[in-house]
Amino acid sequence: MTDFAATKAQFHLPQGMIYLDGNSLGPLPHAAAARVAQTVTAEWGDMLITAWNKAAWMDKPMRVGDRIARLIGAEAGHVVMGDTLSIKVYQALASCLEMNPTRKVILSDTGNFPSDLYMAEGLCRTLGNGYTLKTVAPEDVLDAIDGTVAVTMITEVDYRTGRRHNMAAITARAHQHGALTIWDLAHSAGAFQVELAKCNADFAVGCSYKYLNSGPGGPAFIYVAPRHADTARPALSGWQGHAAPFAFDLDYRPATGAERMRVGTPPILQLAALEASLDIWDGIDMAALRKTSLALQDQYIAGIEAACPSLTLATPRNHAERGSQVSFRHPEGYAIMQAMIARGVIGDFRAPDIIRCGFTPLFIDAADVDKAIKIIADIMQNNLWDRSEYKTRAKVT
Ligand SMILES: Cc1ncc(COP(=O)(O)O)c(C=O)c1O
Ligand SMILES: Nc1c(O)cccc1C(=O)C[C@H](N)C(=O)O
Repeated sequence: MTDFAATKAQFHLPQGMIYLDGNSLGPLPHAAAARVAQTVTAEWGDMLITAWNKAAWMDKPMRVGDRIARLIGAEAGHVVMGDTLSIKVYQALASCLEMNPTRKVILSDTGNFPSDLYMAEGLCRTLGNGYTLKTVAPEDVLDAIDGTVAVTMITEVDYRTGRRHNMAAITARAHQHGALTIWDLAHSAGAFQVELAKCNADFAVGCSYKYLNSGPGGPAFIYVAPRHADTARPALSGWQGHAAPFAFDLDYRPATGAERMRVGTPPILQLAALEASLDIWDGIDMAALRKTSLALQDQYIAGIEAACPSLTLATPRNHAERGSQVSFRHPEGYAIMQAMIARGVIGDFRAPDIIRCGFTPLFIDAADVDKAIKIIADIMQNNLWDRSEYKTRAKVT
């Protein structure tokens, strides 16, 4: 059984802060600061360019991908790190459309993170020729899959409501109708055990700076199912995805497997931070993580519903339909979140009315949730959010 008190001690958590936003930007593992410092001085500083070989920098995107593979139920050798998630969404989409050339429809849902939709629209515009993005309500995705769909592009856990799609059912239906599947695991990887191979997923993408704590701007990952790994053609065919980058051929020849989805130079310092975080993740029993996450969520839901009747639960009550975050709605959600932040309870607001908190057992425990509930109850019962300074929107919410 994982000792979560021990994992909590491995993070830098500012005194007096209850950080319920590890679902958006994970906190700093103490070891990550040390690992980055070591990479800067002992590798970049002392080895300079020889570190690409001596410190095996060049292999890091695949090596780190393998460590994430365990958390997402992927086969070893089929996950690679690099770029931002938006870029990885674009790459996966472009490959899928090319692999299913008689279809023109990308199917997604209105709960998807806008960047995914923007990337799809941009790709359709570039391709022209009738390619379109179709979005339906999240509950209607399954029924909307038909013989016109080339690929489904679904974020498994809705960034606002925390509603979780049924990956197995959607993937099975997509395959029955001849469509490919792309799963965005931004709000899944590190939130609970994902089962990509068992669900027969085709492609998946996700980020490392949320539950996986790689720090702001940490690289994304992409998964390509083994059956597609040597046929999917990378649209962003950069030299690092070439079979022999240092042959400097004038013609592009993709590397074997997921490695072909590399584009350019890997972000070594961010990968060093991620490796330190993954040392913590390596010891985590994912079943224990899920059990604890659900217990914390249930504690929070019960406490808030009992003390704050004006807040409406936006997250499904059914455990199977949830990720690791809980959202409540209130028309003054922005001001309420600012009042919470002023009292040291950090979550975030998502327009138009969502008060979102993430439950991350690696560093949040029942005592933290209890304190957060008491603070939110005080804010709501005494209208402490009703101050002009809490109503002015900041650039980043
Ligand atoms: C579901 C989802 N997709 C895409 C993104 C965009 O990621 P990035 O900024 O790394 O491109 C995010 C978060 O910002 C996200 O939550
Ligand atoms: N990536 C972010 C950023 O660069 C700044 C602020 C927030 C983010 C986020 O990750 C937002 C996040 N995807 C969300 O679910 O809202």
